Parts: sequence; structure tokens; C-alpha cells
Amino acid sequence: MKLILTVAGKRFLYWNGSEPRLCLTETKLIKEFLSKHSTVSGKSWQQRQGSKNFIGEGLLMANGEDWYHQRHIVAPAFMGDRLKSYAGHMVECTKEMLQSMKIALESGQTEVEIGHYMTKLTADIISRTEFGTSYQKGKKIFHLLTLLQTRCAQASRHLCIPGSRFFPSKYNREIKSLKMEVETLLMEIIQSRKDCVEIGRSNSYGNDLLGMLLNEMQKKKGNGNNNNSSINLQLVMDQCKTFFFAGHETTALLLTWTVMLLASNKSWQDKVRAEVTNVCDGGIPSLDQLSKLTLLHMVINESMRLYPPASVLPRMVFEDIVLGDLYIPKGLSIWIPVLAIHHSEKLWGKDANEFNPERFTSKSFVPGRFLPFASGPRNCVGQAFALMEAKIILAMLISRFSFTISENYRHAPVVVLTIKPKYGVQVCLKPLEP
Ligand code: HEM
Repeated sequence: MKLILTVAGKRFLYWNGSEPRLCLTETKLIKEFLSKHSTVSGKSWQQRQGSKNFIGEGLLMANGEDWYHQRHIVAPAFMGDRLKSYAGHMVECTKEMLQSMKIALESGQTEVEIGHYMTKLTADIISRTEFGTSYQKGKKIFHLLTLLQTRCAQASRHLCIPGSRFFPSKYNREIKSLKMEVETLLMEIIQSRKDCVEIGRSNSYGNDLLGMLLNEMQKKKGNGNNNNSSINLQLVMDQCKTFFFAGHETTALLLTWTVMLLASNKSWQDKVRAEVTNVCDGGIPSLDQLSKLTLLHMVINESMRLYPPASVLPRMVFEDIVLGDLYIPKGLSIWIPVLAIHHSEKLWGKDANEFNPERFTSKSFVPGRFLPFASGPRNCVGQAFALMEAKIILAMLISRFSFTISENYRHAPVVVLTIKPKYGVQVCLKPLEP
């Protein structure tokens, strides 16, 4: 029988029910694992089962060849000109949010819960990016999807009970009906796009993410390559759900924590505002200007270091591998505790728990110690999208309002895969002179 080394501290083995997990914190091994072994590792049965009725077999949960194929199809949607084309949606949605904040203040409200605004804003942005003009319907779909997410999370607590997913329980019945509702609405949008092409009103399915996926689906059919790995209708729907889930809560959390940090650190708020004024000259930030907002970028990095929206990276190993001095057998789960690594005094120094964006002045990091978007081939495909979005929103917010943390704010981060402020983040806003 093969054995693996178990050491308490930097690495240790523990059991989660019947699943053995190796917790890994050594940056060299993490880097090696995420870059070299991405094809023989992936998402476990439990993870995939837990989200099957929610995001299905989309990119986040795919493994092996399926993952490779899907990543190849969607990656271009987050690069170059296509990525740049989303900036307009981001600006428009942010303007609407700023307007609703102004209205709230004018109606006598003295403070706002910023997480609420950021969640709505990032959901609006991803709805428009995915569905273009059909985004109102998209928002309805995503509202139902949020409900479905909660129900699936509740039901997945019982996954360790054999056969539980087949019980006709209250959760399971509700999940089935919500899933049907979401997919019926998605099919309506898809069908109306298909009709437009079929009656000749349009020669493509559109430039948004959904349009891109549908064009890809038709291309494959046209090529006569309709095998299992090709994208089919179910996969198009799973991908739409995946991108909404992966792309809105994470970014909303990044924005919420960043506003909390800037509201609590007046000198950094002033410095960032001065930079934005200087670079953008009082206007809407252009794409060229975004790359010049270096202080803002440092603040965003420091926020993701202290409060990484994805606090852990879970992976399962599908083949025996050798990792440094470790022999890792097939079937073992590897957990990379991003939150603990980001707070390690050994890696970041004595002030590891403090807000100090200066530490990001230098661009050279020890690889494997800063992992907000994971690393290697299976890193976050929406990383550039998220950073562009965060910079546009924060630059526009900081030039419109000054903000301080409210005395009602209670600092209570809770970790449930993501890191959320348990009681929200209440800030007092003050409009700035134009
Ligand atoms: C601050 C915002 C974000 C953070 C911190 C973040 C973080 C991450 C992390 C850590 C992963 C790897 C998860 C794992 O494999 O266990 C990931 C994957 C992914 N992210 Fe993001 N993400 C963010 C925003 C976005 C956005 C805006 C989108 C899309 C619009 C997106 C789409 C995805 C997808 C589809 C994957 C799966 C990639 C793959 O497995 O190939 N993310 N993200």
C-alpha cells in the first residue's frame, strides 16, 4: 500500500467525511501543482454534484478534455477588442448606480449599505455583457438563479448521505422547479435569437457572450462535428449560468471590501482620488487611462490579499502524481488555503494583517503567494474583465463621492468559500463638487 507523508503545519492531511484532503501552503509546491498538473486534476465528484442543478457542466465545473475544449471557446470573449467592448456597459451601469445613490441621499438617507449596491451593479453588468439587449430578461433569470444557488447549497449539505439527491424532499422539488423556470427563460432568449437569424433579420447571433456561444454551436454543427465534446444547447445554458455565478458575486465582494478599506483609510482614499482626478481629468475613465491608475491597482490588490473573494482553491487529483517530495495518490483532494497564505507573516512580513497597498509597488512577487485569481492554465478566465470593471466602478465612485465608515459598521468577515461581511458595509457618503 502506498503512503503519503502527513505533517502538521505547512502541509497536513485531514478527512472531510469520507474524503481525504491535503492542505498545501508551500508556495513552490502550489505553483508547481497549479501550472504542471492542471490536466490531471480538477473538480471533485462532490463539488460537481453540489452544483449540477445550478451551473451544470459549465467551465467552472468541467474536467479534462471537456474543460480544455470549453476554455478554448470562451477565452476569446475575455481578451482584446471584445473585452474592451464591455467597457461601455460598465460605465452605463455605474452611472445608474451613482444616480440611485444620489437619489437615496437626497431623500434624507445618510448612509448606504455598499454591498447591496455593488451586488446589484455587478449583476447588471454581467446581464448586459451576456445578453446584450435582452438583459432585462437576463436579470430575471439571474434573480431565479440566485435563489437556486441558495437551495443547492442547502441541499448539498446532505450529499454525504448516500442517495439523498434522489429523495423527493422539499429542497429537491424546489430545485427542480427553479431549474426548469431558469432554463425555460434562457430558451426563450435563445429561440428569439435563432428566429432573427432564420428569418434573415440578422446574420449572426450577436456580439455578447450568449451570441458568441450560439455562433460557436452553429459552427460546430455546420462542420458536421457534432460529437460529445462539441457545445450543445444544454452547455450554452450551463455556460450562461456559470458566467453569471462566477462573474458577479466575486467582483461585488472585491468592490465592497475595497470601499470598506478606503472608507477606513482616509489618506489612501485621498491619494487614489487625486490620482483619478489627475489621470482622468474629471471625466469618465478611458481604457488607456485605466492602465495609468497605479495607486488604485495597488489598493485593489491589497484588498484582494486581505479579503480574497475566493478564499480556497479545491482540486482533486485524478492520477497519481509526484509533487516535490510528496507522492500524491489518485483520488486525494488538494486544498489551497488562499486566505491563510495571503495572511502569512512569513510570506508578507510582520504587517501581514494590515492594510498597506505600498507592498504592491514592486511588480515582482514570490510566485504562488498572491492567488486571488488562482494561477496556471486553470486560473480565472474573467480576471481582466474583473479588474477593468473594478477600476471603472471605483474611479467613478471616488470622483463623485467622499466616504467614511459608518459607526453602524460591525467588522465581521465570514468565510463560506467566499469572504462576506456578515452585517454588510455601511458607509456615509458625501457628494463632491463637480
Ligand atoms: C474579483 C473578481 C474575481 C475573482 C477574485 C475570481 C476568482 C477566481 C478563481 C480563484 C478561480 C479559480 C477557481 C477554481 O478553479 O477553484 C476563478 C475561476 C473562474 N472565474 Fe473568476 N474571479 C473573479 C471574477 C470573474 C469574472 C468577472 C468572471 C466572468 C465574467 C469569472 C469567471 C470565472 C470562470 C468561468 C472560472 C472558471 C475557469 C476555469 O476553470 O477554467 N470570474 N475565478
